[in-house]
Amino acid sequence: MQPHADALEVTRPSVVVDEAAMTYTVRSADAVQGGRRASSGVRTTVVEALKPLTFAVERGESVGVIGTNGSGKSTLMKLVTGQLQPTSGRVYATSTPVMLGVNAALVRQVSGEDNIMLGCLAMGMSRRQAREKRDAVAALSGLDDKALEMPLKAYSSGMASRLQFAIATSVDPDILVIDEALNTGDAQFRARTRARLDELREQAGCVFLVSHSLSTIQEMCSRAIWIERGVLTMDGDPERVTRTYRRYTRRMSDGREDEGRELLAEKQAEVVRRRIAWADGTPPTGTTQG
Ligand SMILES: Nc1ncnc2c1ncn2[C@@H]1O[C@H](COP(=O)(O)OP(=O)(O)OP(=O)(O)O)[C@@H](O)[C@H]1O
Repeated sequence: MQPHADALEVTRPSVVVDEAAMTYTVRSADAVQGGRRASSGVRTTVVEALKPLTFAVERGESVGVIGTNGSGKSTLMKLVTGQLQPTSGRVYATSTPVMLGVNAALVRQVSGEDNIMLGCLAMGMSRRQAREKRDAVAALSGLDDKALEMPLKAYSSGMASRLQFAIATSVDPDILVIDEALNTGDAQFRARTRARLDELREQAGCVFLVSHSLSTIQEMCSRAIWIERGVLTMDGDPERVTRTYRRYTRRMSDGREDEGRELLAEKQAEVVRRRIAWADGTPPTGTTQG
């Protein structure tokens, strides 16, 4: 049985997820068999991607989000950024989150230099502001002038993600969501990335980092959330959460699935159900709601 719903007092929240759940309804045509449809009509599949979950992220936190493929991480991040509305529950954010994903728009045909300008303009800067930001973006990307003159299609994936990260963080976003974009960087870039993330956090923002790289989570995050099969499984110290997650994935990949499921059930049962209690009784003004 679920433990009693304790109050979760939120004082300086950046993001609050309050009993939010997400179910996708997928409609697909039935498979064609022998040149004819197996049966007429459309099949509907319901995918319960996220079961109701509650947590709050305060200003200054960097939260790593882990879980096996298809566990619900990206869905959760889409709820946080407002790209998706939860099917039940609410998501609150104190400002519009900026999503930095592997597919964020960079134009392959034009130079890195032009991408900096286009990216800054796309994020709402004026031409002058974009020109002023240019040097900081170039420095953070670690790309030299020769590289910045080349078209993006000549970049390695690591170079492209460095540039993408530098452009996306140039606006000093309050809430930054990074989906897997940092795993290709080399050691030097990781050190700069870490410094930049710390800077953003110090400006009272918060950062979410979705990654399959547990060392990246340990290195960059002050907190880790493990989502498995759409269920909030652990939430806390990155070292502890990643260690347990590693034990789980090892059991599953070694074929010890019963033991894996046992560990999962044990951890999920330990998660105390929380009820959001706003410090002032209501969500702070200026929060966006999904
Ligand atoms: N647009 C969609 N329509 C239907 N089902 C979806 C959709 N997007 C995701 N899902 C399903 O929701 C579940 C969670 O997917 P999600 O992409 O959130 O997982 P993830 O943890 O980010 O996975 P990965 O690590 O592989 O990127 C999966 O079962 C997936 O098939």
